[in-house]
Amino acid sequence: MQMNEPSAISAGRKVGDVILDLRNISLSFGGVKALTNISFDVREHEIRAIIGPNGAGKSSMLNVINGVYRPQQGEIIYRGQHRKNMDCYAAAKSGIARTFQNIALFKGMTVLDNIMTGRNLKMQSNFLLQALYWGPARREEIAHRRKCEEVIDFLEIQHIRKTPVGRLPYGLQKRVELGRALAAEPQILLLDEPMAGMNVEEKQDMCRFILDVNEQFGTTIVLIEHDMGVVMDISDRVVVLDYGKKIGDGTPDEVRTNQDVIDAYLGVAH
Ligand SMILES: Nc1ncnc2c1ncn2[C@@H]1O[C@H](COP(=O)(O)OP(=O)(O)OP(=O)(O)O)[C@@H](O)[C@H]1O
Repeated sequence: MQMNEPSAISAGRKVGDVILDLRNISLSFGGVKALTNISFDVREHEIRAIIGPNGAGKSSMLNVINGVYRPQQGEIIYRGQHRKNMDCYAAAKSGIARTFQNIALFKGMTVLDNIMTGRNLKMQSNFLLQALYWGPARREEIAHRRKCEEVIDFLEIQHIRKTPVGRLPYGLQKRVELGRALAAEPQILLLDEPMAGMNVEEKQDMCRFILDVNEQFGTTIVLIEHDMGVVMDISDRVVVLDYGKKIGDGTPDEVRTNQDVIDAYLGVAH
């Protein structure tokens, strides 16, 4: 992520080839089938939404993508590599970052320190050098802090950089969580209900930041969101889940007119 220099695609966003391909994914918890034979793909630089009623399997799908859950069946192809499942650490190391439905920040730590935790996997120097804050460790920490300050500028949260996160209103905490994910310079950003619980103004701000991240840095975004207006406005393609099954997949216009999707949202029994 080049915060100060123009990115290679900043002049215009181009959706690329498939970067992530999920094939026939099934996941159960005991007798509960969370996902049944789900297939869909994600193209580089696109904004891909996952929608569906409560309990449809959306969060489970994100957890499969970043290796928190291991599906019993199916295959995941990430950047051309075939896997039965992802591994959490490897996923993070290979450029998949995420935010959570319920904010997962260190409430007593400042905004800057929370965002710094997003750079942990990029730190090279060993524990002893870091503890002594000496030589390469010192130079490294300065470089990481600089990157975090760039994220802070980008998200327009300079005024709260030294504030403990627990003292911030909810909408700003969500923005800090986005900042921590951005600090990892992800290729794919997984956002689990980034606008949940926000007022209209906070939602507009968050929408703008998501679009800016996508446009300026070319970050591929997979997001779960309940606000249909937002989803239809900002997504390139939408996959729709219901009771763990895929019932729709296409552009916002295609999904909007899909009868199965309309029925699922209106609660029509088949
Ligand atoms: N760790 C788990 N253990 C047991 N069951 C689980 C677990 N995680 C998810 N489930 C079940 O899997 C199903 C899908 O849940 P999931 O949270 O993925 O749905 P969702 O679409 O994200 O719902 P929501 O919109 O309410 O967040 C639900 O029946 C849920 O109870």
